[in-house]
Amino acid sequence: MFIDIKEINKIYMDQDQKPNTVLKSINLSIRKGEFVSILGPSGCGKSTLLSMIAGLTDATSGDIFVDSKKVVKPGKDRGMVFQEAALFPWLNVSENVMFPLRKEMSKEEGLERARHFLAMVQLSNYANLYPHELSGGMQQRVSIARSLAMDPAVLLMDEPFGALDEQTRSRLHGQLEKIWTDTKKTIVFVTHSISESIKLSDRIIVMGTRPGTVLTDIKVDIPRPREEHKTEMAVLEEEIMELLKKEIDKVVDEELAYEASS
Ligand SMILES: Nc1ncnc2c1ncn2[C@@H]1O[C@H](COP(=O)(O)OP(=O)(O)OP(=O)(O)O)[C@@H](O)[C@H]1O
Repeated sequence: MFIDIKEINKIYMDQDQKPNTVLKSINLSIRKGEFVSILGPSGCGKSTLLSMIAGLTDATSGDIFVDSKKVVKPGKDRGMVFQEAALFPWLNVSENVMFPLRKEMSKEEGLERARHFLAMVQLSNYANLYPHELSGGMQQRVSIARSLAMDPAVLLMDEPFGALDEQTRSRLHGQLEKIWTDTKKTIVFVTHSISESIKLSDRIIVMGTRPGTVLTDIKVDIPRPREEHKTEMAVLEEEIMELLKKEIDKVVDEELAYEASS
């Protein structure tokens, strides 16, 4: 498999210096070119897992392999997009996209590459503007273009549209799907939105919490464009909602029991 996650465990120390098992025995395999969402309630360890694939966080035990190479640190084969675009305010749009490439190619080549990827996210006309002159959705598209410009095999996206309004989010879903089809990247997409995961993914990894485990691995067989199959989407949404409700109830019950005993 292209991404292999093997027996990953992660223990953090909590504020009382007690061990907190955040991820327990996570095993996952992702095919090249697959669009996989990781869905789960807040705190189940989605971002921690993504950050481990990126090489930004170490596992307590277990290994992750990308294209048969063990992940030990961040690499150019894995691009990351966060919820906040984190652009450099003193650089214009093109310069932001070119920034990670500055040591690898001439300015002209960098500009050409920026132009190509800005066209892909439909921002060709905004290349000379500065981040503060863009909307949140546009900033996020610049951040996607910046990741794509490095030509990573894997795009790791941590709630990339979480801070955007519903309409912008919906438009960006369409753009992301097109980018994925055109570039054939492998995408691992973290979200807590059930509908977003159904709309975009080939597979949805539903995580449970305390500790974070894989509850189910759902293959989404609904044909694309998914908007044309609203009934099937609603049925799957209901099914996943039921699964997650149990997880959320579990956390609330635990918290109430803790409150009552203290
Ligand atoms: N650096 C850290 N030190 C200690 N605990 C941490 C650290 N990072 C995350 N945690 C804890 O690990 C758990 C999982 O966090 P994580 O951010 O991975 O979850 P998540 O599913 O992405 O949540 P959300 O959807 O709210 O972003 C949480 O309980 C969090 O408090």
